[in-house]
Amino acid sequence: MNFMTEKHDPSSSPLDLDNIRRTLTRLEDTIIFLLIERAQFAHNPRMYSKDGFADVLHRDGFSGSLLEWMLKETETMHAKMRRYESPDEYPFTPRDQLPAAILAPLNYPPLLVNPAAINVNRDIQRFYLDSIVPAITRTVTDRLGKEDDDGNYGSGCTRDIECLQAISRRIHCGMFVSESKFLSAPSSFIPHILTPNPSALEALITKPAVEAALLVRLEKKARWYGAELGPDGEPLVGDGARREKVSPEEVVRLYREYVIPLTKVVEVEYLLHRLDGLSQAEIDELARRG
Ligand SMILES: C=C(O[C@@H]1C=C(C(=O)O)C=C[C@H]1O)C(=O)O
Repeated sequence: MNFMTEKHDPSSSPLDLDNIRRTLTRLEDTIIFLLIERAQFAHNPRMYSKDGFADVLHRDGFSGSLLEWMLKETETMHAKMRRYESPDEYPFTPRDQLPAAILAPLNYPPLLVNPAAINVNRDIQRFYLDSIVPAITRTVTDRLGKEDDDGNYGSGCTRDIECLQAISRRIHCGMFVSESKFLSAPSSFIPHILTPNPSALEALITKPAVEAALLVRLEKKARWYGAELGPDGEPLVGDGARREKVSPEEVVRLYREYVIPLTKVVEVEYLLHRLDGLSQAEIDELARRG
């Protein structure tokens, strides 16, 4: 399901900024619960090593990690179901390695201009594996008291793929945010696109109050969603309170250090390509809008 069809307010445009922000807010819930699911299993670093399952995967003609193999297999099936024709879905597998859809294309409204140039999934995969998975699986790993491996490779990779796909959708939604902001004041953006000025563009798209409110909301959600409730229905406190659940601090760190900055990278990168292929007359017309 993507926000193209989600009906927050049927009378509003898909590019209405409040509409898009409601989708980003809903994705907070999705990401928190998916992280909690991944945190049930150990780190299992063998899944991320190119040598971890080389013997098995070579027989399948694949050279890479178990996670990369499962990503490609999963995305191959999803591509056949036209998932990556949706303007808010971006594959981790290079598109030229994915098959054509077997279903007829859906007619999405052409809301974005020149989105094809953008895909930050390599950055997402890197920070997720290097910085997030080790942190959220530490409780199980410590409980195991051994080389952070519980053998749950299929479950671990499945949960990882769900987390990666949700985080990717959230970050690439930055393009819709950017298009919405651009259309609300094209003449503010156009000079910094024609003479590329990423810093000026980042200053224009950055909304500190929105970011601050998001982090406060996120901490509260993570504290409640991961809480163990006592017989009275209130969250338990102390050691037994959050068995193998993700700490609110980790969720806030994920957004503060990675999700928000990378969303802004996508917003700026989208703007830098926004006028590609437009004639001077088309640019002048946009500037006249205000
Ligand atoms: C997504 C937006 O753009 C920027 C990025 C934000 C984020 O990633 O949460 C929040 C506010 C802005 O700094 C927005 O304005 O809502």
